[in-house]
Parts: sequence; C-alpha cells; structure tokens
Amino acid sequence: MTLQIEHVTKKFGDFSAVKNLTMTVQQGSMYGFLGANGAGKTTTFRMILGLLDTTEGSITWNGKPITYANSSHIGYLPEERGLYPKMKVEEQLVYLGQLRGMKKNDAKIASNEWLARFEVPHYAHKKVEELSKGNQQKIQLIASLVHKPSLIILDEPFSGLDPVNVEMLKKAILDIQKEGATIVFSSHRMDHVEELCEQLCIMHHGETIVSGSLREVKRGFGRQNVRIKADFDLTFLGEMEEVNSFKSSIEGGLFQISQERTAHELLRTALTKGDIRYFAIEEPSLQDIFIEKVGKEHA
Ligand SMILES: Nc1ncnc2c1ncn2[C@@H]1O[C@H](COP(=O)(O)OP(=O)(O)OP(=O)(O)O)[C@@H](O)[C@H]1O
Repeated sequence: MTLQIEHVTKKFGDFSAVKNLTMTVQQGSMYGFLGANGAGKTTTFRMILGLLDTTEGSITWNGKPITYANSSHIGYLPEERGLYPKMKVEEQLVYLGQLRGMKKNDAKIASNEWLARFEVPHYAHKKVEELSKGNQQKIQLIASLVHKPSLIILDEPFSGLDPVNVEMLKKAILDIQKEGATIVFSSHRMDHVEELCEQLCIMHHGETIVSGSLREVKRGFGRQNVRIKADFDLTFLGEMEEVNSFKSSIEGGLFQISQERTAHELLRTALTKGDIRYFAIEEPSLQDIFIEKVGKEHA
C-alpha cells in the first residue's frame, strides 16, 4: 500500500499552486512535507484526499484514488481546525469515530484511550470551547486517529503546541507508525522533519526543491560542515581555497566544504598551529540545504 503522486499540477486560474509533483510514500513510513507559507502543502493534501481535483497528474493510495468509499482508512488533521465548540469532547470523538465506521462502544473505548495517552482524560466531559487552543488541537488530532486509519495526513500538527506537548505528539506519531500506519505531515520546522522522517519533500512556490530519503537528500547536497574548537584564531583555515565558507565563533569555527579530504587537510593544518579541543565532520542540516536552495529570507 503506497501513496503514489505522479506529475501532479494544481492550477487556480493561471496560478500554479503545485507544479509537477512526483513522490512515493511507502507503507509504514513517515513522510515530511516542508515549505514556507504558500508553498503548496495544504493544496497537495487536499488533492491527496480528493477534496480538490488535480489539474494534471494522478494520486493513488493502494492503487486507487482516495474517495468517500475508502476514506474510513484515512485520518486527516486539516489546517483549519473544525470541532463543534458546544459539544462535549468524548461525545464528539465518538460521533466522529462512528462517522468513520466505528461501533459506538469501540469509539468510546478508543477515544478514552487516546485522551489518557495525551494526558487529558479529565476533559472527556467538558465542552470543546472550554479547552485551551493547544488542548483543542490535541482533541482534533485524536479525532483524526481514533478510527485507526492506515494513512494519516496531518497538516501542521505541531503548530500551537507547547514544547511538552510537541514531544508528546512526536512520541504518539512514532508509536502509531510502529503499529504500521503511514504518516504524512507538513511543517515549516525543519528540525521536526529531520528528527522524525526518513523521507521528505521540500516545496517552494509549488516547486519541489528536493525530495527523497533524508540520507539521499543530505548526501546529494554534496556539502559537509566541519566544526573545530581550538584556543587560537582559525581564520587562516577559513581562507583555504577548498573551504566554501567559514563562520567564526568564540570557541572556534564552522567550515563548509565539498570534499571529505578537505576535512582531513583542515585538521592537519590546524594541528600545526596548536592543540585542537574538538573536531567533527557534520552532515548538512535541512536548514542548510533549504537556505542554499531557496535563500535565507524564506527560512
Ligand atoms: N482555492 C484557492 N484559490 C486560489 N489560490 C489558492 C487556493 N488555495 C490555495 N491557493 C494558493 O495556492 C498557494 C499554495 O497554498 P497552500 O495553502 O497549499 O500553501 P501551504 O504550503 O499549505 O501554506 P501554509 O504553510 O501557509 O499553510 C498559495 O499561494 C495560495 O494562495
């Protein structure tokens, strides 16, 4: 069961919100969609779910388009949250579970398990409007998971959550993935995607900037960082021809290089000047890649 997006373009009039997007999400994987505001993430999700038609290209889950008929296997956290403010939490979750084909009692058990998992069991009989924004967000998230979907699409699931709740949510989605679900989520936070996803796509103005496995994307970037800490000024190393860029810091400096042998050269040369307290070759971060490909102003 893979999610297959092939040469998908979405136009609103003359404006292309998504341009020729191709990607494959393997069953059981966690896929991250990165991009600044307006990149085309929500539009892509709406097309995956069949809420919007594609202008060109095709999207299939398990070989078929997602329609109302198979939507009970799908969980969706929409960008614009929409719970019934006057309805009580448990009642609402049970109702939404039933809409997706669950028996009332199963929906009740699952809802309460999730409320406990997110440490809000005491909200079961409160009205949604009585909850804080972050806690409403948890309830909405539970609403997208309660029926045990096999494909879960989460639009900005971390927005509006405090750091403790972000960690709780990360743990929950990793657990669900371990249980076999396929998860696709969007974020404009590179670190969340870097931490959770083995596969990712960075979008910008509807274009796919990079996509593939985290490892491929990092290796394909062809640059590495070398961090050196020393008690002497490292500027002379930054001036070496093989170094692409150098950022000095109080403790030493960070060098961006294109070839691994430059790292060894840097170390050898640094050692001729004095003792080195720290030396490491670091992979580029997604932030480095994004800035290089898209520009600082969008990061
Ligand atoms: N129904 C629509 N009609 C016209 N333009 C639209 C429509 N929906 C989206 N767009 C445009 O398509 C582009 C992509 O929007 P989209 O909501 O997919 O971005 P996003 O990556 O989800 O951004 P954000 O992080 O702000 O949610 C934007 O320029 C948006 O204005």
